[in-house]
Amino acid sequence: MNELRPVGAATRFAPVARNAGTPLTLDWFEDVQVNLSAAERRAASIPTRRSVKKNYQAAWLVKALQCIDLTTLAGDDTPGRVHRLCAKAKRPLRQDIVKGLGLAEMPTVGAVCVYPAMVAPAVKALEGSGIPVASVATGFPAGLTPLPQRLAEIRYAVDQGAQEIDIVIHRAQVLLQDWTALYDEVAAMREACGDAHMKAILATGDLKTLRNVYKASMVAMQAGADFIKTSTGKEDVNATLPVSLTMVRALRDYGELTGFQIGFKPAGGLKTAKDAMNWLILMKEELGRRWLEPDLFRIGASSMLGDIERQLEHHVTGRYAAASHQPLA
Ligand SMILES: O=C[C@H](O)COP(=O)(O)O
Repeated sequence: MNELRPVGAATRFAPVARNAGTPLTLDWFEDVQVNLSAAERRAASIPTRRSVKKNYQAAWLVKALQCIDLTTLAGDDTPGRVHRLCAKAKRPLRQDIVKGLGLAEMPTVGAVCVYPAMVAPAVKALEGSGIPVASVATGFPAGLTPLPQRLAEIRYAVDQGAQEIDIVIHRAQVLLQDWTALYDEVAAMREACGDAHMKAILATGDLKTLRNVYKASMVAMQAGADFIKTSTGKEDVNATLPVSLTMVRALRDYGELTGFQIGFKPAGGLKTAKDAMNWLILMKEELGRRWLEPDLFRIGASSMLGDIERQLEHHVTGRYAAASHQPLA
């Protein structure tokens, strides 16, 4: 039985080098085969690994919290809602829970993720906190506006203060296997991002096959994506474990070929502490401890934080109280 051990307080790693990308190299992915049932079997084995010592779970849940891109992407978003979200991003746990867990300080989330028009209020609300603002862009969620407008949207969000840009790819380019067109667009988006980190949303629920998911991952990384992200949260099927497994294996292959460490962001429909644990285990088993830090792993979620807070509260006050005294460092 795989045993989760404490993952510790945020380890201070050297920041990862920005992905410089490569020329489009079809040889790296064109003939790839992805066995759906093997991916499903492997993914199905992940939740069994959650039967872990209770005394380590609090440390893992705090780690998950630190990797959340706390998100609001609704048509009725207002500056007021964004301010409230940012207040939660800065103080995601009640003080008594923080104290009960023995944490030296209040942990914070990985980033706050909003629409471009909400970047300025988010930047203002997060001033001095060190929490970056991520903005979706490029005609999120469908990505079907003309390219000049999509690039202008990236520049607008960066100009407003976004440090991370979550772009969406043009799914038809994957479905038509037009890798050159996909590469050129994503490379142009990367250039428009300037110094902002770029996460490429593949919208895997629209891509039909895991083979397409692998290939699109590879092209996005070759075009310079710093992160690959599963979904917008608006597709019929969003983050799943088989899709995530396929993406992290592409990410590992790209890393072996180029030396660049690329981040991974599952997003869409992830709501529970159990979801968080499943994805943390996937990252640790497939890529190693290094991919449990917010510079290489994020969970995009609008409604997961509440469940993590509830579970941590149980550790402090409820049936897991004894476990909470385990050191987190
Ligand atoms: O990027 C983040 C997703 O849009 C969040 O999706 P969700 O609302 O299902 O958590």
